[in-house]
Amino acid sequence: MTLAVQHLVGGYSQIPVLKDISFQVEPGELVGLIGLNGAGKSTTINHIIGLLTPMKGSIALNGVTLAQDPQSYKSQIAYIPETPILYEELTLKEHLEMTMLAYGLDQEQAWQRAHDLLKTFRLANKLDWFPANFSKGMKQKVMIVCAFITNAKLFIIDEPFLGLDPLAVHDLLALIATVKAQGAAVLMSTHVLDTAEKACDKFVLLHAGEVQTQGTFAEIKANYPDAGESLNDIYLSLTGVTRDE
Ligand SMILES: Nc1ncnc2c1ncn2[C@@H]1O[C@H](COP(=O)(O)OP(=O)(O)OP(=O)(O)O)[C@@H](O)[C@H]1O
Repeated sequence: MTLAVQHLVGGYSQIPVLKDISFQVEPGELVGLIGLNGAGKSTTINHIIGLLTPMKGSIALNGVTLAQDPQSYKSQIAYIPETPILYEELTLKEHLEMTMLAYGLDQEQAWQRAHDLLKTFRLANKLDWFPANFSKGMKQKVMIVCAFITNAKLFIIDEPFLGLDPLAVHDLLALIATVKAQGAAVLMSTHVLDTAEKACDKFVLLHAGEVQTQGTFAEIKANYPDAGESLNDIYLSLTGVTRDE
């Protein structure tokens, strides 16, 4: 699955927050979407998942836009929001059943996957629990399990690292590696740059609604030879240059 964002201008109520954004996520790639608070990461994600409509430019999955085939477009995406969105009146089991129905999954296969994932994320004995009984991290894990039981070809993960314990971060990265090996594309927004530097194949650095730079870590480092050794250093150096804009 290739996600292609081309010359995207977008935002809210005709305010163009994003100004001519272009990047691709190829099959088997994990791309890190990096940027300061307000840079436009969530706005970009909201356009990709179809909550916002491009004012100009296009977003396509293997060449097909949301407008061309909404059902196929949406069924190929699994989205894990930064703030878990759960239904207070549904149990964990019912959330999984709802996901299986929404994505038209084979129940037997999906439950097999679900049981493995529930065990990994230590939720196996909580199938009858309601969201009110879960901690923030546990709610995030429910969203992760729901996303990874699907056959999505594009995973969009909004800031996964801040609410998860180190074991869960490790397990999530292993899951991402598995879906990448199966040809899925993964776009992840994060502020945790040391983890991103190790995990991501490529980076898109957003600043004030524009792509400041993009590429592999080696490419970005080569473009900014004096900016530092780590992604964190380079990022701080780049944002320092533009701090007053
Ligand atoms: N619902 C909204 N209506 C109008 N403007 C918005 C809305 N949500 C965000 N914005 C504006 O869009 C710009 C980009 O915000 P966005 O949420 O995409 O940033 P972000 O990079 O995800 O930041 P953060 O790291 O804080 O999550 C900001 O200037 C913000 O004020």
